[in-house]
Amino acid sequence: MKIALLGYGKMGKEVEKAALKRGHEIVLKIDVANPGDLSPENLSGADAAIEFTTPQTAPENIRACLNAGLPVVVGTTGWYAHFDELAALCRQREGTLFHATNFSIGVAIFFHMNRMLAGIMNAHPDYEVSIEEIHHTRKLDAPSGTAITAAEAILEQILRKEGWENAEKTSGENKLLIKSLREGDVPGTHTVTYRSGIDSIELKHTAFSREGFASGAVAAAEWVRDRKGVFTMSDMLRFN
Ligand SMILES: NC(=O)C1=CN([C@@H]2O[C@H](COP(=O)(O)OP(=O)(O)OC[C@H]3O[C@@H](n4cnc5c(N)ncnc54)[C@H](OP(=O)(O)O)[C@@H]3O)[C@@H](O)[C@H]2O)C=CC1
Ligand SMILES: O=C(O)C1=N[C@H](C(=O)O)C[C@H](O)C1
Repeated sequence: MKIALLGYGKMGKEVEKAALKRGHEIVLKIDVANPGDLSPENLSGADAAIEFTTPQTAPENIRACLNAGLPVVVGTTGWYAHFDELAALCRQREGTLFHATNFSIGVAIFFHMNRMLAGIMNAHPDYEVSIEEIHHTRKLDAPSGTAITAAEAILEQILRKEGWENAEKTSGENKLLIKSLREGDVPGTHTVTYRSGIDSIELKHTAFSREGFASGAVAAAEWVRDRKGVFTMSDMLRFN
């Protein structure tokens, strides 16, 4: 496949490695130095774009791909306030948008188990639920996109909680608290904890590197090739 890389930072470089390993070709790289190269003409040379930039940049990049008729796989976090608008554009253009706050297969399994566990814990109000995420110090957004996705699934299941909040800025006890820590070069660690007065239950995912995020994004680009619509990891992996 011919792949356009939108963003050539930590993830863009890791995706390049994973794509070359799978026999793909990188035909376009867009970064802060050359945003003007994101033209319909240049995009027409690719089969799919993989987007890892910043929350501010992602919506415009997604729009450019959809308007050019190019399937786009988006890993950037923090842009989801624009999701409804861009999903509508995708459908209107009969295009392809694959989005995930985390592309690793391990996190997809973690999300699946998180939803199941939350379904069980709704009936156990003695347990207080919370989320902790740890990432490298260069991460721009907090909480992480992964933590927010996990929180949204918990909130759908645990009816005693209404909305999530940053642990440092909490205003109410019915909120699901998310604690964000920034340490060294941690690739991404997420823990969901249920704690009562007598014990605790933890569900934890620890990424050892960025390799799983990159290989998952390349797998998504391969998967969307002949598909039209708006997709995420659960569409590709289909756990029972
Ligand atoms: N879904 C997933 O599995 C994962 C998602 N992420 C998310 O992906 C995003 C990127 O992460 P990461 O690669 O670590 O971050 P980096 O900061 O390393 O990379 C972001 C890149 O985007 C570039 N950029 C900034 N502005 C523009 C612009 N206007 N046009 C084009 N490129 C631009 C930056 O350039 P410059 O460096 O010159 O400023 C940089 O190269 C984050 O939102 C992160 O949360 C990260 C890992 C996994
Ligand atoms: O910025 C990162 O590095 C990561 N961002 C994603 C997130 O916000 O959840 C995914 C992963 O945890 C790494």
